[in-house]
Amino acid sequence: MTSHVADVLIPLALDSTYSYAVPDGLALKEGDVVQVPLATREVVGVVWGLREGPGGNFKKVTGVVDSPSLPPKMRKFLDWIAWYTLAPKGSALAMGLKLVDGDRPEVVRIGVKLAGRLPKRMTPARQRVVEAAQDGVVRLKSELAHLAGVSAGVIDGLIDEGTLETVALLQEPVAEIPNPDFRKAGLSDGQQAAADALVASMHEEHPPVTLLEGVTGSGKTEVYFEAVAEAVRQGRQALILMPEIALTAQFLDRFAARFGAKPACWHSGVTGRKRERLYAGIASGEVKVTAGARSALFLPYKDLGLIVVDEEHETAYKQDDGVHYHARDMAVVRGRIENAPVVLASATPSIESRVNVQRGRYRHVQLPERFGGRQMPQIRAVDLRRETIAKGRWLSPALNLAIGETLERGEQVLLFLNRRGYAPLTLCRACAHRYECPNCSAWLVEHRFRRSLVCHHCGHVERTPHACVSCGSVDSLVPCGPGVERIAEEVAETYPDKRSIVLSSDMPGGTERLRQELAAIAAGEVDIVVGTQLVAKGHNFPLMTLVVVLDADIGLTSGDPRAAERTFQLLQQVTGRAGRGEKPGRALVQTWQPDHPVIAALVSGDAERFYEEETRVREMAGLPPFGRLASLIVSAEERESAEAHARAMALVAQPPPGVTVLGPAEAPLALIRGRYRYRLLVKTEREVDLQAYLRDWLARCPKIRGNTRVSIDVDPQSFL
Ligand SMILES: Nc1ncnc2c1ncn2[C@@H]1O[C@H](COP(=O)(O)OP(=O)(O)OP(=O)(O)O)[C@@H](O)[C@H]1O
Ligand SMILES: [Zn+2]
Repeated sequence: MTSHVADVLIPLALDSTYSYAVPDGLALKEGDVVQVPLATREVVGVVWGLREGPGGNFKKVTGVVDSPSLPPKMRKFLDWIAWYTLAPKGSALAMGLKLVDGDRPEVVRIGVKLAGRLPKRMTPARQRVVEAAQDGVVRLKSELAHLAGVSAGVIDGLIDEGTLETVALLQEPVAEIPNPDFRKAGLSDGQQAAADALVASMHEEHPPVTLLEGVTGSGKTEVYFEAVAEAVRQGRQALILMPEIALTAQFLDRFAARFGAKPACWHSGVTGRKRERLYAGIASGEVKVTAGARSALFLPYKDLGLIVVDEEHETAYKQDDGVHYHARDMAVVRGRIENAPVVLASATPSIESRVNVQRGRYRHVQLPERFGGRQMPQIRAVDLRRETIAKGRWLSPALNLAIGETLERGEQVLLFLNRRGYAPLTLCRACAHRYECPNCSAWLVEHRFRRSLVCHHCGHVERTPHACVSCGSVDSLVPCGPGVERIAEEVAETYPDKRSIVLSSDMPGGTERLRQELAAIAAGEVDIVVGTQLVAKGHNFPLMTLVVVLDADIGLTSGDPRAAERTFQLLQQVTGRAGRGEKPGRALVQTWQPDHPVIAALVSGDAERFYEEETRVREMAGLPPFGRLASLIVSAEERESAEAHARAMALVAQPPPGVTVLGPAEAPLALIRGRYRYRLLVKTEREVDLQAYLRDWLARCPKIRGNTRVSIDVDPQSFL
């Protein structure tokens, strides 16, 4: 007997669909979200296929879940990601489905207004409420209490008395509708030409990927806003991906100034019912423009007409757990599937994107100058070999001179050091014991504000001990090297009359406080900012005229093949914070290696030469984008199991021509969260089908036992 069979993909780490019989009378389409029995429980899954077949032995689909069904293009995208990253298909689906959390109750907003009847017993507090409510306006309880200067209890009392009545408030709209013609910025000629090129490309039959490369402060945002406006005019949707969406209040204001409404925001902080309504609004097409973190790529857009990836070179786009994907690259794939143009914006593009331009795969639109005739900052290296710095101090005389001059003129200074905490290493002066994480092969970092030692890899925290845990000596611990907190201490001592602030991602108060502090800096309420990479990117501080890089050499010595590129990008971004307002800016870069190509390129302002040289080095080494890489990390709670499994895998690797398998070797971070790690690195020529080779190899590998795990990272960005 034949009947309808549904092949259902379940959002768990499973690679194939399960077949279920469709009960008579249940109308199902592909993409529908359904409830099905799995072993002893009921789970949610998505109909990946429908067919006729002998369904007699299958369990039945329980029912359809009230959630937007996944459009065909979205399903194609998820299939593609699973194929490319070698993640189980169900794990790819989980990224799109776990977005909704329908279990939370809807928050109903209750308002109150005056009902007329006066309370039997009148008090001064009640009198104030009655007066405040006299205008008949419906207000939230908390608003009315605030207006009358009373506690919420007084309001509740008046509701019980029948003096106030409650009214359910209308829900806020899920997102306002942006108006593409609200207030167009007066673009410079260069900006207009760039915007025109983007808009024209949107009308092509197969819209291209465009690299929008413009120096820091050139106004790339204003330019891609014109493409967003065009997508909205076409009645389609636009997605703007950003590396750190939670901190972009400034961006939202600029968007609202251009479009008369804020975009919908999607990130992990959006929860509950709001999240569900946004998800539904994006599926129905009601939400026109979404700004979001990388997870916004997995929303079921009805008709996506544009994807912008802002700061496309950012490493935050790479997800390094679960499904290892790079949101920039996946945005390009999604754009192709949706037939939507993709704009990659950056002042310091990735080598990958630049090479794609050279190969003719991406278009190139450039903004070589800052907006409004502003100059790029003058950058000078401060050679640490020639400076004398007092012991336990980090600012050289040359820096202090420049800082003093800048403060004298009432301008702002940024001191940049990409190290959180007070000191990266703590040791005992008496016994030389070094404080190390019990779960990771890493030093504990002192955080003096929190009076604790913290592991930056697993989050382990212990109180900074009074006596050495190893030898018992009292007051014997010495901090080695600086973090931003230590620099802030030096700044406070050297410039006691100036207002200074430390900014890093782990300061107490979270995102909200950070947002306020960034606004305070932009408003000129701070003289000296000490910060990590958090302050380096994207922000616009009009009064900042001096940027100081305390240790330009930090990222240069790591074993990462992208070390030079990353350092160049970061330094270019941070020095680009100087001189964005009326006054010209300059930057000083402290280094032990002023002749290093990265530093030389930065100081000379010759980015082109740096990119050419770096691209040549990559090509000679056969590294991405001239070759392909995949990293396989084998981990286990016992070192022996991890090592044995990694060796067993290497034995059956049988790499064909064009493929090299390196290792296994202990990973640079040999222990993380109590798991020992070994790494195998696969390097292939560009034309090799890397995924096919990996699948083939993995099928030959011995079965994984016990707590051993193998994690696969295609196009790895981290080499730790
Ligand atoms: N056409 C314009 N009209 C008015 N102001 C503009 C215009 N274009 C840019 N600006 C202003 O110039 C400043 C820099 O612009 P924007 O932040 O877009 O630069 P960017 O290219 O993104 O720089 P970065 O890469 O450093 O983040 C902002 O304050 C922006 O408001
Ligand atoms: Zn740790």
